[in-house]
Amino acid sequence: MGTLSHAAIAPRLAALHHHRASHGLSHPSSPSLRLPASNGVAKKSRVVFAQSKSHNKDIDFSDPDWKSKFQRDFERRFNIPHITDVFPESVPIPSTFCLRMRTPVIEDFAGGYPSDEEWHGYINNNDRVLLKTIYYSSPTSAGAECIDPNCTWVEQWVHRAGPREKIYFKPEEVKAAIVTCGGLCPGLNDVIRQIVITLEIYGVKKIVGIPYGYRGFSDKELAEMPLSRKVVQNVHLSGGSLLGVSRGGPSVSEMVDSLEERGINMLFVLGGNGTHAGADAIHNECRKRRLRVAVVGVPKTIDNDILLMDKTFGFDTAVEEAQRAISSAYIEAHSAYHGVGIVKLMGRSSGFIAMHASLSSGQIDICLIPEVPFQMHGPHGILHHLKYLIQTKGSAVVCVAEGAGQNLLQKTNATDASGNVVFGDIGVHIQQETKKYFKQAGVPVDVKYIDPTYMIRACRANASDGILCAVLGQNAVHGAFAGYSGITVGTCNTHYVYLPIPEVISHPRLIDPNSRMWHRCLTSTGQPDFV
Ligand SMILES: Nc1ncnc2c1ncn2[C@@H]1O[C@H](COP(=O)(O)OP(=O)(O)OP(=O)(O)O)[C@@H](O)[C@H]1O
Ligand SMILES: O=P(O)(O)OC[C@H]1O[C@](O)(CO)[C@@H](O)[C@@H]1O
Ligand SMILES: [Mg+2]
Repeated sequence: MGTLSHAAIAPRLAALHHHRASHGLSHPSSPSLRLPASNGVAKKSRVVFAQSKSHNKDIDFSDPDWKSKFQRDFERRFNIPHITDVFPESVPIPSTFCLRMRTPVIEDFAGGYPSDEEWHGYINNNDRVLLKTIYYSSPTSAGAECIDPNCTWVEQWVHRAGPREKIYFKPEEVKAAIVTCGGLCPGLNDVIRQIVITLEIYGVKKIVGIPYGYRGFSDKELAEMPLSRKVVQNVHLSGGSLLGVSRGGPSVSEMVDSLEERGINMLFVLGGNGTHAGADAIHNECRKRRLRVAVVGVPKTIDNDILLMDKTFGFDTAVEEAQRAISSAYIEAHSAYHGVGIVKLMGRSSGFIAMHASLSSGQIDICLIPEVPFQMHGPHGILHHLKYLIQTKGSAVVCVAEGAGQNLLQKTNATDASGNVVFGDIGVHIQQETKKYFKQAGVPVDVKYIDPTYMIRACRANASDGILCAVLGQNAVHGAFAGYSGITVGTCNTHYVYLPIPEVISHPRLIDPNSRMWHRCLTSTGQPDFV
């Protein structure tokens, strides 16, 4: 999914940058999103430029060497930081993660570390995964993500995730910590569980959970939670986070002080954009202080708004759970005389849950997402279309993402503890406006509003998310043992990869209104443009 050619994202990006600035942080290598020119080719052919668009502005495409220069720059940006960048003298040891024989947890390292010397089932450090797999024959191809105006093929490779043959931490010297931040998301416990299990397989004995997000680093009342396979064995059977979550919290330097005090040298951070900004800052602070610490993120966002990844864990479960709410709204609306059902789903900046839930349910007449502006009133407004639906079908169902249509609501300027803007309730607004409109028109309607957001978020992961969590959790541990830090794990084109944190958090991933997927959703709902 490319960056948006849509002016609507500018305020959200400004908010994000403001938010980051308020934490005293900047990401030097993070691009600030630049919107494609609103004239010429970009507009006419609806070209969507790749995520790296802002890196492309300085490229001289008349230079015959531009492509190799671009690729060199790409390689530099997607290079994953390694412990040897700061400690070049570090000597790796053979991996204690055995691929062939399942040795029990290692008790004694005196006799050396066991390794698979003959069978190379490990991931080679030079293995790469192709980030983009479509060759667009023209910039006018649907959803084309282009680097240059001719949309030529440019290979972009990222690092493959998985266990390495050589590791940079001796398991008996590791104290690993796990922290979960931000909002809840189905699958958090599955990831915690897999991290703990994998650490133990490497031979790590000291594993702790930091309670209630980053807050747990500074709040002296909150004791760290010892973790083991025994503790986490069944945690994935329920939703939420075994460790607790929170927003807000201490400064980066306080957190690194706390890491030092506790002797933590592997930190696994589960969270969204904000949490990852924190993780990257911790990683940089550790480097500055010359601490030999591996900081590895696992992207947690039910909204699915992390750049470059096929999807994030919890998203599938959210879409599946949303079906229940949509189905109820449909039944209510369908059974009532002139029934209108409204379902609000999560999605602060991006409407992925709403779009996918609408598409999969087949019961939605109007899907509203933050990326696509709409009007309530007027001949092209939602209400006019609702009237048409009531007249022609007798009922209608609306699915709205929480971040949609915020321009229609009164701003409060309130923010949560992490600095995220607190949104007005767009679902309530649509409900009220619908009632008013039909009353004025003298048409009776029965409006039912369902807000299942927290019910969806508190669910346990479904089977496909369970697998995703398992792979991500395991890969996070492999990445840390391999000596990487300041990275996060994800899936690109079905393969598992390590990405440098700044590249995935420069802005939230958004739905491209010109993408095939959004058009598929519109095809399914049959809704017109509401502007
Ligand atoms: N730019 C930043 N730098 C350092 N820490 C940050 C930054 N932004 C947020 N944080 C910290 O990260 C934690 C989580 O942030 P936030 O509440 O925004 O959730 P998130 O990780 O984005 O997840 P969600 O998807 O649930 O919003 C908070 O403790 C917050 O203080
Ligand atoms: O009410 P809370 O816990 O702050 O979380 C709400 C936010 O969390 C998210 O699900 C992101 O995790 C957003 O979609 C939503 O705005
Ligand atoms: Mg966030």
